[in-house]
Amino acid sequence: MLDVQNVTRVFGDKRAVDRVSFTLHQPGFIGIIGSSGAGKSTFLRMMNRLTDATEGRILYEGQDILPLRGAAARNWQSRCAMIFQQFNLVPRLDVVANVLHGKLNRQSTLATMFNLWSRADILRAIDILDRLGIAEQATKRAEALSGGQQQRVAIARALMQDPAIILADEPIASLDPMNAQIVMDTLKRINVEDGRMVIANLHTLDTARRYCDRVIGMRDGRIVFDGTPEQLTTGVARDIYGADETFNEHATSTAIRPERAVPAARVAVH
Ligand SMILES: Nc1ncnc2c1ncn2[C@@H]1O[C@H](COP(=O)(O)OP(=O)(O)OP(=O)(O)O)[C@@H](O)[C@H]1O
Repeated sequence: MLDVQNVTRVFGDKRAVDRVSFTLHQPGFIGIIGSSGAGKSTFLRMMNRLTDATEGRILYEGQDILPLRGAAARNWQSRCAMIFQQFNLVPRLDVVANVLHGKLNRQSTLATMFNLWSRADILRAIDILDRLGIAEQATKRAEALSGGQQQRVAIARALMQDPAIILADEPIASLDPMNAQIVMDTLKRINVEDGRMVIANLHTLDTARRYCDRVIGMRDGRIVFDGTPEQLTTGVARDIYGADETFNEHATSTAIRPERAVPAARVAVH
């Protein structure tokens, strides 16, 4: 269903993404890991057509999405929703309005300008918020919510597009461990219950192991690991991150450790 062939992005003399290829036959939960600058965000941005590729093809159900322009590119973007580390909500708008913005690609400009949402759309937005456990926040301004709640609003906005794929660029990097878990559980439910493919850039190994069916490791723009969470041993992780034997993967953990009062450090291998 998704066939990525030799996708490359060059910035000046830097090959940010270098001949990346992989195939997904099922709408699984895929994690992409790698140290800072490995090319993870650039790859997701190419998939979502926010960044142009220099070379390669991304076939989704047989169609190459990389040459799409204008309305066709926007149509692809609504099939392939993206969420970001910083949530990218409109802070002063209320939660429901933010969720309804997920329909922007499919709504006329005039209707959007005057916030003319149909009753059916508003009810659907509230239903999605309810499913994600935040319906009671619907009338609040987005900026009044906690980070974890804001990320769930961003997921609700993505679901409003009814996407086949959700791309998540470090979705929990700004969250405390408790909220990180709620957001990851939400993404997993959407994957399992709805059959939507999730591809997430993740900065912690324990998260990749716990939630993903398949993990792709990137280093210097290239795929250096592609396997199951079980195959992602400490030694493999050390290679992906280009770390030496002092590499301590517990330092990359987001786990909630009840026996410890202080949450573990979020990032150590960036
Ligand atoms: N617009 C750009 N112009 C020039 N270089 C860029 C641009 N975007 C990314 N790069 C470079 O491409 C490389 C890959 O960056 P990218 O953001 O994709 O990495 P990443 O793995 O997502 O890192 P991080 O975890 O820090 O977000 C880096 O060397 C980065 O500096």
